[in-house]
Amino acid sequence: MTVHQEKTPGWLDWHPAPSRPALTLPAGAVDAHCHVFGPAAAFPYAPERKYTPCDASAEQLFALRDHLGFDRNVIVQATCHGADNRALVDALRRSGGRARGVATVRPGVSDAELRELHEAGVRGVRFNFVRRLVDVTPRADLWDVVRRIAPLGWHVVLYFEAADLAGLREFFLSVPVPLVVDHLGRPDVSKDPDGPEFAEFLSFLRARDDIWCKVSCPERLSLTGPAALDGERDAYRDVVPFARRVVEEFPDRVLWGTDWPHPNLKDHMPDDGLLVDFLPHVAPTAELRQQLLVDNPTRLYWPENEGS
Ligand SMILES: O=C(O)/C=C(\CC(=O)C(=O)O)C(=O)O
Repeated sequence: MTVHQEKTPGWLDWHPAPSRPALTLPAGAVDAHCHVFGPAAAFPYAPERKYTPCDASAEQLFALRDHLGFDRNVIVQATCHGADNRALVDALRRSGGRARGVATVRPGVSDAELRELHEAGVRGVRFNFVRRLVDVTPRADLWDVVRRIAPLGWHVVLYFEAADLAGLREFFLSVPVPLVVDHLGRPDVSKDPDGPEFAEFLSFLRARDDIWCKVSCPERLSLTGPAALDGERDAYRDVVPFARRVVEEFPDRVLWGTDWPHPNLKDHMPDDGLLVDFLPHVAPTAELRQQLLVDNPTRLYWPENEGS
């Protein structure tokens, strides 16, 4: 059967020839947020999806990993695959232990499926609250999932818009497993990093010492650029104060990832090599980059390798 899954109109494909970063990454660096999409012929996109991406296979992700100088990946299930984690599991198995995963599961997931996900390398589930990506999931369903995954030692990755944090905070803080926030909690970077909205986000991070934060996606958050293209190593300046604030206050619970293949970007597709070269702006010392790229993701995703 031929699978016809046309890309969403205006879709931007991943950069075909990213530069090699000027920054040499520390040994053991982890790209802690990236995705695999399809290929649709083998792993069709979910009927309930809100967008249809271009394919972005495990082999293509691993080629990028090697090109940029990363050692490992954390692959995050994206909404275009719904709760069908087959493409994710396939990628984890092909990685030879060099990738761990974050899945999407529904409350009815079987014990056998959870066991299979864990054996493949899944260590968390993602709860997505971004309205353009998903329909609302009833709180009771989320609770059921939390109850199922807690005994496995997994965490919950949270994707939400900054404006929605006030309404979600109490629920998040009641979830009894570690939390990982995607993309700085998506701040409006036209606002003051010292203003009340970002203060609310920092206060959320302070509320528990097991809330982690990805300081990723400047290309998605930036309003003024300049884009990480054409040799630009001083990109996305409006995002820097927000990301740097979080890295400096929480150096032992920040993570970073490329977000390859950058779904749903509208105005440009960054050069992934230049995105890596953005890192010294948010983590200016080698010590901070060692924590951000190696120590922290190893502790969360490969605790058995910590210190080795
Ligand atoms: O790549 C990301 O993290 C962000 C996405 C896509 C996504 O999260 C999903 O489909 O699950 C976005 O903002 O469109």
